[in-house]
Amino acid sequence: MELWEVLQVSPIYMIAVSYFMGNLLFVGSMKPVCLIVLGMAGSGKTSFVQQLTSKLHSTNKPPYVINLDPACREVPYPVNIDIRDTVNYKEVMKQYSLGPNGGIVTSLNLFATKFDQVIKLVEKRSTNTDLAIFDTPGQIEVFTWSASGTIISETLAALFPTVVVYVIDIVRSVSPVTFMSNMLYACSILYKLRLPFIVVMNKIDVVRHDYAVEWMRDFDAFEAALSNDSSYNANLSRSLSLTLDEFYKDLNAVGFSAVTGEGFDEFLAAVDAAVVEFETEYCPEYERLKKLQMEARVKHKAKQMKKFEEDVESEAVGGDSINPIFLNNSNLFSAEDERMASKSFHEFLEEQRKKQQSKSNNAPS
Ligand SMILES: Nc1nc2c(ncn2[C@@H]2O[C@H](COP(=O)(O)OP(=O)(O)OP(=O)(O)O)[C@@H](O)[C@H]2O)c(=O)[nH]1
Repeated sequence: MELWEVLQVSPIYMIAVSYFMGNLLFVGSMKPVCLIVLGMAGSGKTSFVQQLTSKLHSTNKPPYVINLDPACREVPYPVNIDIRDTVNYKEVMKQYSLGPNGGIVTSLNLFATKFDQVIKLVEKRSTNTDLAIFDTPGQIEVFTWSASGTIISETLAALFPTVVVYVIDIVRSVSPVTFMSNMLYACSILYKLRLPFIVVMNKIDVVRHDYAVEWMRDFDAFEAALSNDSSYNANLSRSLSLTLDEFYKDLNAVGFSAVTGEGFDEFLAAVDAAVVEFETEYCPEYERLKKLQMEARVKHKAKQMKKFEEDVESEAVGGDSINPIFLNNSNLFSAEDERMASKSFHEFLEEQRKKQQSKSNNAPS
């Protein structure tokens, strides 16, 4: 490992980065790191979380574990928060007349409405937990493409250093075409969630992951693996491999065995690097987007204020258009009218005075 790489994962680097970012991110890095564990059904997510949890317990750094899979039968590790305690998946299916996938999505949506409580509990554990691990449903799209998945991942990322852990079954990926499908999925999740990303190549106790690392680093090796295949899928995989070159370059991939625990240290090192990436790349981007949003909000407010003022002004102008009516009406009584009115009033008084006088003259003495 080169000095730069060692520095990158060291706490000193984190302090320096935080210092330069000037927004006390180091304080943020004292918070537990949230790992969102995703992967296709059967890739070994639950076994991975189980192995990780038991290793962390044995190193006296117990993680805070959250199960987000409402449909799993049992959770084979000590879990701190279990979605099944809050939402009854079968009842949800019955009440809303849903199938299994709809039931999982709805259960997750219902749980997302209570996610602030989960956040509070994770925050409470900040002082004695380094990692908060979120195990997700096997139907990966339920989390990655649902509103609740977005809410959960964005809320976590706004409050804690958050890393996506994508578990792939390395035994089932030995075919270059299957490997490519898996990588495309990984790529789509990365661009959807836009968070630091670690690919865990699981089950290395059965098949070593070296072949996959070579395919990612060397296009010729991937092409050689496809040399005997001239099908449409193979040709497509070939060109996609070139396209994914940029994606592979920055990809953090580690081999792991959820059965033996091999790869544990490499995985923790990858998490440290991902946290640095979170703080140096995600946070400034998040701050930039937040600033843009604030600016847009202020602009919108100013626009509304201006519109309001214009409305008030036009009403005032409208008022003027009423006032002149009164003014005009008052103009109806011109000086001549007033003179006439005053003259007739004087004439009236004179008449009355004369009448009074003649009455008093005719009166018997
Ligand atoms: N040999 C070997 N088998 C593994 C490993 N990890 C998981 N398995 C096996 O793979 C199968 C699926 O593992 P799970 O942990 O249930 O996979 P999952 O991704 O949680 O599956 P879903 O809950 O359906 O999403 C189980 O039979 C595990 O025993 C591993 O590292 N090595």
